[in-house]
Amino acid sequence: MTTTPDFIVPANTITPANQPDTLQPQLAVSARNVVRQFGQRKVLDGLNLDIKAGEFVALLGRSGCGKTTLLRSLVGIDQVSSGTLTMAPQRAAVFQEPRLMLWKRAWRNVALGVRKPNLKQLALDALAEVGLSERAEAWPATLSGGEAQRVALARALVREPQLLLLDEPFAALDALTRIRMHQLILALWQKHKPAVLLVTHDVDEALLLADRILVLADGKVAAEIPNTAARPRHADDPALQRKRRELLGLLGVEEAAPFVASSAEASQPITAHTPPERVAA
Ligand SMILES: Nc1ncnc2c1ncn2[C@@H]1O[C@H](COP(=O)(O)OP(=O)(O)OP(=O)(O)O)[C@@H](O)[C@H]1O
Repeated sequence: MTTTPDFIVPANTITPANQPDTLQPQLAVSARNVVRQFGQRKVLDGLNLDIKAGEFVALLGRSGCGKTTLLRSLVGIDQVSSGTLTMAPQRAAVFQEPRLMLWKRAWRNVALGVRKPNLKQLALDALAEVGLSERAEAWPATLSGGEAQRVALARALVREPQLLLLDEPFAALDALTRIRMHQLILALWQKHKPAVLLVTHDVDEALLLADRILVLADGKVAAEIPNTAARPRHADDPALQRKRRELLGLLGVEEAAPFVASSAEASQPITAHTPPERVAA
């Protein structure tokens, strides 16, 4: 039996019957009262979320809180149980593992499932964008972890996504490669401007990359933190450090430090949708 690889996304709306499915043009994602349950257990439970076109959003939350479940629904490889989830039609995903077809050369992996004229050239162009022109003919087994993940990124790029879904794509990489991947993803985002939803466990990664950071808890977006610091960002920026402490507090990792606003950027409000003690529970 052949299965569809899960980076090949079905089209656009995961909507139970009789629900509206229109997406306003300025949005890449609209979720209204989304529930996803497994048996009696509601992993997503009345989740509401908008992601604007071109916005870079990071999603944090404790292990098992439902981040991947939400992402899989947005990719279109899982159904929600109720509510309305509407997404931009052009989507692509990159996961923690590159998920390459080992029997296809790098460029063929990039082109897989795409129907466009001049496909090989498009795949080669995407590989050039991630700095892998010279590995286009390579077999996946001969690529390093970072190279394989860049092929996965090229595979996403060639689809020209309006919504790029990233599920811990840097988690398996060494620290230096991760920094390079951060720079690459930012450069690609600034050039192509897709909306991005990045699932990560790494608070610093979220702060360095995202415009807005969401904390998922109890099946909902429990808090959101705007993060419009100028780029390039540095982890030792006091405004980012304050947000870091606040995020760790929301995640129950450390005591939440009081949020002291000392600049216009730092004074943007943290919107707590749920009391912190409930997030940490
Ligand atoms: N197909 C499934 N059947 C039953 N339970 C599932 C299924 N998929 C996910 N779950 C459960 O839903 C919960 C949320 O899983 P999910 O993978 O979304 O969490 P997560 O926040 O991404 O976790 P992590 O940070 O550890 O990757 C978990 O308890 C998981 O066991």
